[in-house]
Amino acid sequence: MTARARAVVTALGMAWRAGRGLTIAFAVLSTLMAVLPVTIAWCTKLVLDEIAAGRPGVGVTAGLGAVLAGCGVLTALGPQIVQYVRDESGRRIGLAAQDRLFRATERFVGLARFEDPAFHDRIRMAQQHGGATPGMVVSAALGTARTAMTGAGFLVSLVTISPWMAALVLGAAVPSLAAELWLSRRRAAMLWGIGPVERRELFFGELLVNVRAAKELRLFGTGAHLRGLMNAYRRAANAERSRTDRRELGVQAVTGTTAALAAGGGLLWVLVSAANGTGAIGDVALFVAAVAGVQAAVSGLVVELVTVHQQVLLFGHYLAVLHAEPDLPVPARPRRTGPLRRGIELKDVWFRYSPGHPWALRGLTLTIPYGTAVALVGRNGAGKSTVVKLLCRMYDPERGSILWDGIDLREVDPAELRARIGAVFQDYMEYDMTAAENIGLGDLAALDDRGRIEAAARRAGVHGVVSRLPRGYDTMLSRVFGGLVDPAEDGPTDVGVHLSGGQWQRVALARAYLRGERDLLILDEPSSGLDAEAEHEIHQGLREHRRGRTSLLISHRLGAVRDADHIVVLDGGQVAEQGTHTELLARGGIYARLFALQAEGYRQREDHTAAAPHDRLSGAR
Ligand SMILES: Nc1ncnc2c1ncn2[C@@H]1O[C@H](COP(=O)(O)OP(=O)(O)OP(=O)(O)O)[C@@H](O)[C@H]1O
Repeated sequence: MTARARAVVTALGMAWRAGRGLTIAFAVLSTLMAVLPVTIAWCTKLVLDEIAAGRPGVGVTAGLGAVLAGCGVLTALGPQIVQYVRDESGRRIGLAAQDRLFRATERFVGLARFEDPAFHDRIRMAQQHGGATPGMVVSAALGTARTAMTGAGFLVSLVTISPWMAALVLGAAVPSLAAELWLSRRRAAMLWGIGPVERRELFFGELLVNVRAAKELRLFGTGAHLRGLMNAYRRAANAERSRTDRRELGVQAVTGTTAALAAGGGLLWVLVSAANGTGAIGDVALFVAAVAGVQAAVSGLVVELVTVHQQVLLFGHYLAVLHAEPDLPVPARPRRTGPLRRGIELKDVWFRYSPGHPWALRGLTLTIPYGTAVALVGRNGAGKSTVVKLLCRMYDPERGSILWDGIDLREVDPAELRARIGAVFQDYMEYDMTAAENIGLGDLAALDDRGRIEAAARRAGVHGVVSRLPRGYDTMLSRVFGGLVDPAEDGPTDVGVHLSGGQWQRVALARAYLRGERDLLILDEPSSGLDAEAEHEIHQGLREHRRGRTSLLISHRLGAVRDADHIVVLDGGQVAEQGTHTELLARGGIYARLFALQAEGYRQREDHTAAAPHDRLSGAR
């Protein structure tokens, strides 16, 4: 089976699974609608012939009239019913297709795919066409059958009047079909080609109304500039679409004129025949209906086939996502990690984000022994957060290995590994959801367990803040969405709230705490947004939380890591020095220098209370 045939079969299968009854109803209704026009044309011819022959029997005429009236009712109602069935079926297929698409993206257990622009283009096309294609293929398949039946009925009618005329009308349609299929391929290629441009346009459109961007846009006065960029991308996409439309218009003008000339010539011939008495008057009516019917059927067929053709080409993006290889190899029989007993080792780890990027880690070797608190410090870009991502197996090292109690992380199931880790990432998420959900997402088993959620919030020092929100833990932490309102319930919609940076950080910390006693706790800058008092409080809490447990702490504030069991200083993706706080100070290296700088900053602050201190390794963040 060719790839396209497979795509059609997949699309039809999706439609069938999404709603068998609806698909059958659609098929029955389509068949009924197919025979209506031919029935009407023949009844009209027979009535006219009866009248023209001067023998209008009341019974026959009334009978034909009744059939015509019935057909009229069905013609009036049919399209609406077909439309409803098609839409209902489309909704169900759309839901199933969307679910399947996003389930497929969950197979990408790492991050690399999400950093690939081509993948985002493909996902967008898949989202646009994955849900629509199965419904359209069914609709087009039935539409093709319906149109073919109607067309065949009229063609037979036309053959009874003139086989030559039938051949001419049909012949005029063949180039049209070939041309439309060619145009369809060009259109699909054009849509894929402008994908990146349209994605940028979307990006700027979203940015212009993004609540987080609004401050800077207004302060820097960049709104008009960004709007200009958005419009430029839209113009570029429009230009491509216009070019395609013009090409289609030109081709369709030629094929349409050919068909119209064939029909016009035929009409002239049948009129002359009726006038000189070689043809019946009813033939004129039947001819007009048949030519119109055959041509409508042919152009309908062309539209349906082209729709299927184009949709199947675009559906390829949906299938490509569905069948894409996992980004990280997960062994068929992964090794079980088990609870951490000895520790985690990074052995000569080399890593870069892609072959086009510089090395982020260059032969990094370090150990996080079980039951100890290890701190990672270093300048911006030294590779600290990269280590965190590799420990969670968001990527695999290009060379070297990371061992969990001696087991290479490449041999384990990432889901099992991650279930053993609690983490607060540097770029933690702020979900536009309720406070309870924002914390509960740390452990889905506790999502509805208010007791556990509150305990985690208390530990992160955010319980008081959340309790005082308008709806406590059920308050939306968003100014973009209000709460979802039960349609049966009257009353104002919920007002979302906006937390401060430090409060959000505590919520992220609560999310990590909710995971409870995991084997490894990773905290990447857990207190960067907190005030001095809150930071002290949080670090006190963290010290208790990590006592006797394995943890990795990253911070630019050296005061926060000084009591770690072991401090590793990274520089340029390598270990520059390591030891305890006292050992590193005695060594007089990078750490000692940076610590002195920060301490100096605090001393200056004491001396000149208004001075801006260097309280971080770098002021760039
Ligand atoms: N997703 C990514 N794609 C490409 N390069 C990246 C990506 N993330 C980080 N890098 C690069 O990898 C290097 C190490 O970055 P990393 O975030 O690990 O540094 P860091 O020590 O955590 O820095 P900071 O103190 O600023 O948080 C940097 O040069 C950075 O530009």
